Amino acid sequence: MSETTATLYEQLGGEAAVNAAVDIFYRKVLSDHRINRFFDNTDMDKQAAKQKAFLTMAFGGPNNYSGADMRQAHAHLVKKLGLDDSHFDAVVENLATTLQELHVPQALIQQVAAIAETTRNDVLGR
Ligand code: HEM
Repeated sequence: MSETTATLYEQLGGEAAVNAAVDIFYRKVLSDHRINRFFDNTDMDKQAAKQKAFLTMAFGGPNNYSGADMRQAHAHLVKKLGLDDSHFDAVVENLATTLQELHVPQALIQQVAAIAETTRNDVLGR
């Protein structure tokens, strides 16, 4: 193996880290009254793949990020439920807290938050 620098996704622990974070993260989101109404019509049991896609993306992993898909996936939430910056901030906060509980170093958490930021305008449809 060559000594290349590990990607953020790898530094966080790769797929195992994503799996560990999925349950904690979504439990937090669903119990957060600032944002849980957005998930009222979402079948969370069927969400595993989407949750993994979310976190792999946030971790800078191998998923192909598509701004168009993020825009499309959240458009109805913006239009019908008024999804805005405050809700986006709450999701990022829950993500950071999840990673803190998993003892991820603060410097890596900041990198994750920065990647999440890159999706903000697409998620919020602007
Ligand atoms: C870091 C920013 C975000 C990322 C990376 C992200 C990622 C995703 C992904 C990958 C999907 C699945 C798309 C699909 O395959 O259909 C999704 C759907 C969804 N997201 Fe997000 N999201 C973000 C922010 C938010 C925020 C701020 C909210 C609301 C507070 C939200 C609520 C939802 C809901 C309700 C769905 C639809 C679930 C369903 O199909 O019922 N997301 N998101």
